Amino acid sequence: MSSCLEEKHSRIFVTGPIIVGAGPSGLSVAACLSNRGVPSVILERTDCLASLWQKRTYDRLKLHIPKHFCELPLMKFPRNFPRYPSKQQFISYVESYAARFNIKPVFNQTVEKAEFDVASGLWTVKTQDVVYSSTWLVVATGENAEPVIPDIPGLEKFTGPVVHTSAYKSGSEFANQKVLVVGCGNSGMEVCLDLCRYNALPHMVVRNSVHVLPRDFFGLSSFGIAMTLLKWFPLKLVDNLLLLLAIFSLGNTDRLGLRRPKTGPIELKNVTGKTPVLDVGAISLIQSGQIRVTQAVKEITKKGAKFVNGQEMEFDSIILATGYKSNVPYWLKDNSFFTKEGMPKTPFPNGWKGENGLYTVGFTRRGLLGTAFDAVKIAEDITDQWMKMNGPLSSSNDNSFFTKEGMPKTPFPNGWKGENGLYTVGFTRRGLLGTAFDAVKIAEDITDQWMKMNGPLSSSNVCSSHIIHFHFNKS
Ligand SMILES: Cc1cc2nc3c(=O)[nH]c(=O)nc-3n(C[C@H](O)[C@H](O)[C@H](O)COP(=O)(O)OP(=O)(O)OC[C@H]3O[C@@H](n4cnc5c(N)ncnc54)[C@H](O)[C@@H]3O)c2cc1C
Ligand SMILES: NC(=O)C1=CN([C@@H]2O[C@H](COP(=O)(O)OP(=O)(O)OC[C@H]3O[C@@H](n4cnc5c(N)ncnc54)[C@H](OP(=O)(O)O)[C@@H]3O)[C@@H](O)[C@H]2O)C=CC1
Ligand SMILES: O=C(O)C(=O)Cc1c[nH]c2ccccc12
Repeated sequence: MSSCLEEKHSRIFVTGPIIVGAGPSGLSVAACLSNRGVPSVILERTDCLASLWQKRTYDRLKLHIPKHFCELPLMKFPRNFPRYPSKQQFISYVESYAARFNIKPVFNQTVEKAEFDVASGLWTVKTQDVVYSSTWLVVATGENAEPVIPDIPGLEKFTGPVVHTSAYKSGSEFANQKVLVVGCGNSGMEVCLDLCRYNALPHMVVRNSVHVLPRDFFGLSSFGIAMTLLKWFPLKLVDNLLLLLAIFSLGNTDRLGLRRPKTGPIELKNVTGKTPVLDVGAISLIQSGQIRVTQAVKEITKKGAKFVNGQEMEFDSIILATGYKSNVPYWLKDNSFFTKEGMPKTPFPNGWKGENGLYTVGFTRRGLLGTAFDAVKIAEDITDQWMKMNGPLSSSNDNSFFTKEGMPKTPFPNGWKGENGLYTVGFTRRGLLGTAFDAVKIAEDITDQWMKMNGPLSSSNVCSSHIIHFHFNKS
């Protein structure tokens, strides 16, 4: 915590919350706070907004649940967007969202360590070149922060390219190749589909059971149907209806090597986070043999793979569609709120608030719908505390404390203190005597607040030359 020990780091005190991550979740919290007049600072490791969408997804990606389930709080998608917006459309929506709420993250700041300092009651958040501190920390680094690279024996021996889906852009790089795709979630299925467009021959590894549902059913989205039914019927019944609908539209997927789990699709998503595949065409290509389904891999060889059934095959490239993981355990220290996998221990809808001013957004296993829910809750909660500390806010920047002639409206001896941390000294019409009076009062008042926020001071732990105060406009 001591600034003097972090010699190369400057210190920044943030008056509002520190939000880690400028994806849809971090931006949603900042927007809801800004809407209530509370400033915040977003720290983002990359140089752009929604970096998962901009840098780590393939070109042909579209949202696979209808747009109104993917809206961020306070701003709808443009009316002319299709039901399933493309990746580019989603990115442009996120960019307009940030512009609308005047959100300007601090880019290229990777949070390497964050911890709560009991003595000061503040969170200390360290990036590669700054130590930020604040009363509140909002974790918005996402469920998909890092790729999962599986520990398959021999993987390092393979002589061809090995690419995780987070680095896959398009099948053009794999045209006419025989490709091993490890994993059969939404990424695995959609990458196989994309590879087929470039005349590649994908072999998709299915080591376990998987739920596949049609994305649409008679012009309605399966996800939308499920959400509507869940308003009236119990989860198990809705899951059974979804399965009937899947069999009706896709046939028996068991015969294709895609066994279904015993637990229904929505229940499985809620309990384990495993997303059902929403089919956009891969199943018909499996039926026609353009995508081959294989058993689990036993080991990777120099030129290909050996499977658990003893079969051996050569491949030109390997694509790992093996999913993602949270990175919270790498940087959030001594925290009992998260599991060792970096997910909140308390399940949805109560996982958004921890202790000592800690919040999490977007760890609900419910996609952007979960993000919107968390963000609204967090902004309400922080705003309540902010109001107690700073008084009610006015949305305009006008200051009602001064007359239009620039003198405090409140006469001496009470004109030294305004609202929201505003003070005046030397406007008493009593010369230096008035100045001395104001100065003593102001120093007492600010010191009281400082002590509450930073704990008792000793001259040894204050490096005032390293402290930069961030105070954002509240609009
Ligand atoms: C291919 C794909 C498609 C998806 N499609 C949908 C969909 O159609 N509908 C849906 O609801 N959900 C979908 N999702 C789920 C996805 O999680 C959400 O869409 C959304 O991106 C979540 O937003 P987030 O802000 O929580 O996380 P992210 O979008 O991952 O944003 C987190 C941000 O935090 C930054 N960050 C991470 N660690 C640090 C650090 N230590 N310091 C500073 N910054 C850091 C990252 O760079 C990133 O910008 C999809 C996910 C994937 C992978
Ligand atoms: N259009 C869209 O909107 C899309 C959305 N997404 C979303 O992104 C998120 C991530 O999806 P995705 O990238 O598919 O990841 P998932 O976690 O959903 O799937 C990972 C897959 O990899 C398999 N796997 C993991 N490790 C191994 C291994 N060692 N050997 C063999 N198989 C392995 C898993 O199998 P097992 O079950 O056996 O562990 C599973 O089939 C999801 O929420 C998904 O819905 C993704 C793509 C498109
Ligand atoms: O695409 C994703 O990753 C999502 O999390 C969206 C989503 C949230 N809940 C679901 C249930 C079934 C399929 C997709 C989702």
